[in-house]
Amino acid sequence: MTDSKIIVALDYADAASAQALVARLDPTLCKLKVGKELFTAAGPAFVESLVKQQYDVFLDLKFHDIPNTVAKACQAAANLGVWMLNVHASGGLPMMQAAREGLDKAHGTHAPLLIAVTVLTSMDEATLHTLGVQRSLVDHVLALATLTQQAGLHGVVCSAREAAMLKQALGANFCLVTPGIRPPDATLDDQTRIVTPKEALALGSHYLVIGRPITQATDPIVALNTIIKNI
Ligand SMILES: O=C(O)c1cc(=O)[nH]c(=O)n1[C@@H]1O[C@H](COP(=O)(O)O)[C@@H](O)[C@H]1O
Repeated sequence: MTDSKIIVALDYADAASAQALVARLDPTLCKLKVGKELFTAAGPAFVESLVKQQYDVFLDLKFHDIPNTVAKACQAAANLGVWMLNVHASGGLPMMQAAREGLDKAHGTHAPLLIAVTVLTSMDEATLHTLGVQRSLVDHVLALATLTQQAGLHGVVCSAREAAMLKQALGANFCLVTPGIRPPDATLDDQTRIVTPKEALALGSHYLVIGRPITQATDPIVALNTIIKNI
């Protein structure tokens, strides 16, 4: 367990590529995130190997399905020993409550942190409107985060642009995990609602999820250390 606020997104095509970076990191320096690409390629065994190497692992599979399926998937994820996992808040209150209850039942006080994705950081308001959501993006994030808190989850994934608003509305203990983090000189890639690492923390983010600015850097360790120094 580390108190680092940086979660490095291990978005790699296979276990060997991910492990090559992990071997150069240190569990006191950062936490790690395994998402859909690496999990699909490398499977649960790789997640367990990271846990065995003493890393706090955020398993980012963004479950979104009927309540029973999501509850069972969350239990299976928790069995891997991960520190945090997530679902989509747009799955609704019954789905999120089932996830929470499933984890409580199987793992009690040892259950991982359970958070819900509000609006993906790649999305802007125009894209949201094409999905039939007519309220503003900020109002939609607030509504989904409020629902998440009602369901008893620990926090949400959002952009740091919404962090101050959510902290004010839902309290300082509601965990705000923010991807879409870009150091001042970094490329946008497919993200739209970006914030710099330093600004994200100032706005109230609890954890910064950072992928390509570290993993695609000429030297990922130098990139990570520069970010740590600047925050
Ligand atoms: O749940 C997530 O982690 C997530 C939610 C979100 O809204 N936006 C988002 O980018 N992510 C993840 O965070 C990581 C961001 O990676 P980079 O854009 O490379 O820094 C990716 O692994 C995404 O899957």
